[in-house]
Amino acid sequence: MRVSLLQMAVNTAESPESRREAAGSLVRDQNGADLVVLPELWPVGAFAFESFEAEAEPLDGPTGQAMSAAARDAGVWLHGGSIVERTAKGDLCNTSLLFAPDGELAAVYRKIHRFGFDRGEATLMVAGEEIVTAPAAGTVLGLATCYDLRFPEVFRRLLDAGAETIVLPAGWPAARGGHWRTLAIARAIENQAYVLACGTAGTHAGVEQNGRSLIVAPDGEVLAEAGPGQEVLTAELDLKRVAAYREKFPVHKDRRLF
Ligand SMILES: NC(=O)CCC(=O)C(=O)O
Repeated sequence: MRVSLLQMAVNTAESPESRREAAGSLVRDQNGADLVVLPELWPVGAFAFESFEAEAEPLDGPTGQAMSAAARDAGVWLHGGSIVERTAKGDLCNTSLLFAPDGELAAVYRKIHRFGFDRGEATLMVAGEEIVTAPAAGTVLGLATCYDLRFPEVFRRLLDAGAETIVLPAGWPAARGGHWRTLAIARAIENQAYVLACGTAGTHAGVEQNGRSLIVAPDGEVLAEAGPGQEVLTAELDLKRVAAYREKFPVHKDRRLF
């Protein structure tokens, strides 16, 4: 399976409409990829809290429609990163959208752990409550978002639900780049799963983004790693490697639930 992680720069001086066009064009460029991944909240900026309300949209809003069309045009599975979703109840959620190659919406994941403690996402958004996996591109994807990376129990639930490849869009700050790398590799090793961690580049709302997206194999080998700027990170994944490694080194058989 060929994967492309689109580590976009988020510059809040640029309009969301212009970023949607740029993202659509990057997706359409990924000819021959099986799965394409965008980062967290790229239409708005993960730290541009003051824009969340104004830029909130339903699942079939401007970003959903643009990503559906881009997936269809490119003929790829597209994890469209996340949007500020305005739900039917009027709440805001940090919501990831997965599109099939025919443009159909195949899965929706609402971020379970909201970042910000007593401000930002944590106060403006409602937490998701559902673990989400989806068969796609010959693997089973497990969906998680950014700050979720710090909560291993989410990934263990994804493993138990059958995930083989974990997709993690993020808007991770450069200030904690060391945590990003260590935790992404740890989640791959402990769950013996591929981890596709796609961050943003650039600086927005005064927060320098880490970039440095990662593609990690089930044994923790880093297959590809981006730099700090805008970049497309690609790798060829051998999907048999997950089952083969789980069989060769069957640590999950020794799990004790107490
Ligand atoms: N957007 C986020 O979830 C940021 C998470 C973060 O900064 C951290 O975990 O550190």
